[in-house]
Amino acid sequence: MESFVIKTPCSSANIGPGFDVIGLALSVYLELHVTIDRSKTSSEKKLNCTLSYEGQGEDSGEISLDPTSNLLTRVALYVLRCNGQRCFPVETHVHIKNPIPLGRGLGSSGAAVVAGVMLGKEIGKLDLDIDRLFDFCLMIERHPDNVGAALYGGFVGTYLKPLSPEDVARAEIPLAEVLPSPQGGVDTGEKPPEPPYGIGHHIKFPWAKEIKAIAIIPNFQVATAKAREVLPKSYPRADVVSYTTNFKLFPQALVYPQVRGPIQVLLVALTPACLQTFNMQRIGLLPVALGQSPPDPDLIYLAMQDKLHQQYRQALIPGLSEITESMSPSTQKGLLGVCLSGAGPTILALATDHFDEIAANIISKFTKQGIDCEWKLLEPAEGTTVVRK
Ligand SMILES: Nc1ncnc2c1ncn2[C@@H]1O[C@H](COP(=O)(O)OP(=O)(O)O)[C@@H](O)[C@H]1O
Ligand SMILES: N[C@@H](CCOP(=O)(O)O)C(=O)O
Repeated sequence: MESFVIKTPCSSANIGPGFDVIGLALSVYLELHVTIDRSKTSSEKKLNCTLSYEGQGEDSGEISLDPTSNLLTRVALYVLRCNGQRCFPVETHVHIKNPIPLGRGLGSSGAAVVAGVMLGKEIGKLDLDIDRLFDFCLMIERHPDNVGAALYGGFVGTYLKPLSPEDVARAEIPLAEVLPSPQGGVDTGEKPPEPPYGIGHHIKFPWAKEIKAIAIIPNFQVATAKAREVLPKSYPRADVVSYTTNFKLFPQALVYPQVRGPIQVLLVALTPACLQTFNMQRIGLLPVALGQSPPDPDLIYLAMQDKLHQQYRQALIPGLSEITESMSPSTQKGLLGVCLSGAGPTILALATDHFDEIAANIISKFTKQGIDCEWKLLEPAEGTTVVRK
């Protein structure tokens, strides 16, 4: 009997300004316990595979145990079929242990996609390196932040390579044509579209050892697809870049503190306008600010603000703006910064200590909206691993 365990972390995407770019793997793990009886030669089972499940959504039956419908097994089958294998090996059993809350902004679907791609590689005994696995992940989950963090681990920046027009066409093929059809659709024997090579890339950022992540998880779901529909197609310039004149003047106030009189008054007067400038400046700061030891709370707080996604998602997450706007390192001991985790509704607070108080404060704001929460203290996690028994 062959057996192995695939372990994939959850993730928090965006971390404020890094919309669709930055991801952080965190210490809650999806596990697939896989057994294959390679001595058997035939099977009555659909696709030769059976599934069992424990964990989040277990009671509601949200996760299908039919291998033709389950996200994990459809992803694995996609990888297998791209490599000339139509089914799972005879007598494959996958027991899924999933403590990652579903639809809460902690990358449950990203983890399922990464674990599914790894499952395809392992059961098919395929010679695919980790970067090629990333290509497969990106054919399915099209924003790279969650899958990048879940696959590679740690605190990552992800980016997509410019593709040739033919490769763009392949990478933009609707998901329905990539993944095998659900509910036992007839196997036409057709090969699915293979991912172009090198779709996505990542870079690991440093993470200061003092920084922990508090995840406050409300008891309702926001589907990521729905939370993407509320985002605008274009943004006001000031939400993305700075006003040039103010940006030039503001640093002089810092560099030349000896400036006195009317000039200083002018600089100070311009400062609030400069602070309206947004994501480009903050995303430049964020990876440096979170890597510095000891952490600088004011810098991290500033670096974690966003204008590209959070404000638009308020309508789906009661209390969000109050939480992100009312807490800062000066009012809350131990706090470094606070943001929406992924597409929400989970709130991610980064902190060095006073974790209980910070969580209680955020929970109290959700309570005012009639929303119950649980919370977890998490650490950056390693990427996906496979352990053979
Ligand atoms: N372990 C899993 N196995 C199968 N499907 C999963 C698993 N985890 C998540 N999913 C699917 O992903 C959906 C949630 O994805 P999404 O809306 O992107 O939220 P998030 O990724 O923030 O949790 C679930 O409703 C379910 O359909
Ligand atoms: N960048 C994406 C991240 C979605 O993360 P999830 O954990 O909510 O699936 C977005 O903000 O839409």
